[in-house]
Amino acid sequence: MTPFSVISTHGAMSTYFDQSILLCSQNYFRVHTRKTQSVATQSSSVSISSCGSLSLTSLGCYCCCKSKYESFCNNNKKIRSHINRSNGNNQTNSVKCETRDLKKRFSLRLRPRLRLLSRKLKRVSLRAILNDFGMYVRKNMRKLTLSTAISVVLGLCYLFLKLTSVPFPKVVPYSDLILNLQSGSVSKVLFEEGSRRIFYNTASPIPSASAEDELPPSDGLSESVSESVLKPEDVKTRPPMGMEMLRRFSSTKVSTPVWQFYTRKIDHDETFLLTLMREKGTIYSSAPQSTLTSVRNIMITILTLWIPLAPLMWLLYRQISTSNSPAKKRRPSNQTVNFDDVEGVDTAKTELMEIVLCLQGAINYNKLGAKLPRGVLLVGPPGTGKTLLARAVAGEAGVPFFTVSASEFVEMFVGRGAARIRDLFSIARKSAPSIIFIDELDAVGGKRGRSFNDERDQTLNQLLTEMDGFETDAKVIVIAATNRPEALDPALCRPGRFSRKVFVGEPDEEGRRKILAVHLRGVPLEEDPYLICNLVASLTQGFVGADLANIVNESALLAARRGGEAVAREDVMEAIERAKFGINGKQLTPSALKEELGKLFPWMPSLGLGKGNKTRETGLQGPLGYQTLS
Ligand SMILES: Nc1ncnc2c1ncn2[C@@H]1O[C@H](COP(=O)(O)OP(=O)(O)OP(=O)(O)O)[C@@H](O)[C@H]1O
Repeated sequence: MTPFSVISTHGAMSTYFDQSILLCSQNYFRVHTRKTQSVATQSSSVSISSCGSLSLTSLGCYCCCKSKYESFCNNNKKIRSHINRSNGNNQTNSVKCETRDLKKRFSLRLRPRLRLLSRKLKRVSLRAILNDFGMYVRKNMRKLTLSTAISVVLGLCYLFLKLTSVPFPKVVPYSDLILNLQSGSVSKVLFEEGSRRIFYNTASPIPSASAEDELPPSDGLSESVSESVLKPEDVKTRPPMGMEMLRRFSSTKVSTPVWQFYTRKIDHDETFLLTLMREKGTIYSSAPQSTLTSVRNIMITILTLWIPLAPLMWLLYRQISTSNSPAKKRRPSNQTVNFDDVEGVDTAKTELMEIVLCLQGAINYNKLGAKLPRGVLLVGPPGTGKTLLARAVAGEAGVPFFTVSASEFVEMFVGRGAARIRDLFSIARKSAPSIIFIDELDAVGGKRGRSFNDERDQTLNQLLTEMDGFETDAKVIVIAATNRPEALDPALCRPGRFSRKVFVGEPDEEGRRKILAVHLRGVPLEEDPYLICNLVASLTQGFVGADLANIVNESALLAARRGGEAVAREDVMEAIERAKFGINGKQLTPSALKEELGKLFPWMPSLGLGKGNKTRETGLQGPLGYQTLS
């Protein structure tokens, strides 16, 4: 018996621990051993490397092992004596064990794998596979048809090339032709018309010519030549072209070329060559390239040039295709926003409400000879609710609303942006009365002629044309939003285009209170919402609607994090801190904040991070323009 196969009284642990320390904690223990051993518990087996540590995360397992360990300690003496007895065999056994371990580790474990595979296969039914396949085919019908068509075409091309393949003569230098002509060994010469190629045969027989290859080739070039050289009975006995092609294709032998040699003509040497041939009595002629060879050449060019280019062409097609334009993809969205959801921007709301009334027909502007404004430009800092206002207009008017970001019109190819604008306006006109909302107008509406970007200018020109081109009765209103009105081209802002400019500014304290009330509608609060709104509004000077929406959301998240049922004042206060100074675990005094920012942006002198610069430390304004709570 080997020391490693000694069975403890429980039959559970089968190892020897010479010196072991059992360290227990709540959910793990470690066993330190001197030698490599293995521990097997009733529930699990774990191998331990020398001086390694073992961690079992299961407390149950730990308890089990503990009892095993106690029984093991009782038997320790027995084991020790046994070990001493069989000390001689110790080394050989350890080697055996190691080999077994290695075998286990590197074995393919084929049997369990096969068992798993067979179990999986049993579960799979043929009908399910067929159903899946059918579904896949139905879903990808277009792709499959296209790929099948391409494969068929490529296959046919290959077949054609294979059938019409003609063995090519040996390429030799021009001097060889001259030498052969001078020695009188050249029997016939052919000049190919429209190229510099010269084919010739020598008097010596063509090596390894098979019976099949004695037939004249299907190549028209060779035909015309062979007709001049071959006997008329050869031409008569020639089989039909198709048959010949099939024979060529099915033949596995390497055929011999009709022309043995091929070389390229040297410029201005024709006179010498012709004189030499005449002197030696060589048969020479010229022939145009055969149609078959031309077709083959074209095909080879297509295959070698266009196939690698195909992915590029496909990408180009995708870019250019009008079916891919944003306007075609766009469906008018169903708006659920109305003017009640937008607060703190009352002037802008009043201006836009008038447009809604005009669209609904509540105001008869035609009676007084007035025209519906074609464009409304919403101007203001980010997050003040420009997009929200446009949505509210669409929601209130109950008309189709086409929203688009101006950057979608910025295209790589000249003319594509303009085409997209055209598409968008034509769709909007078809579903009039409707509203087009162009966000971040400055992306395409920047002043023209400032850069060499012709595409951008063309896109803007198209926008200007489209806004001019509205029929008077087509109720299509363009609402655009921008943070940088000064960057816009003056032509855009002239009356008749974006004639109405609405400033959407930062809300005042009352506005902030109202905005908070909107966003706190669905949020359970521990305190009176009015009090919270007042508190937050007073602490958030300079904040815009988006900031306030974010504060409400953050406070709800903080409340959820601490497991609260409702949002408490502390959550709101922490959310304000986060909105102002960002997330930071440290005490955020102005000086601490300055220090942190100094580490992050050491190159920014405007932060006033020099040791001597104490002027702003005591101020209310933070280093990056943040407002402190104090
Ligand atoms: N006046 C407001 N009333 C209610 N909520 C507002 C208001 N302003 C902004 N919000 C909130 O902020 C979010 C973002 O606002 P919005 O996208 O309209 O800003 P924007 O002015 O268009 O910003 P940008 O110029 O960056 O596009 C809105 O979805 C809304 O939740």
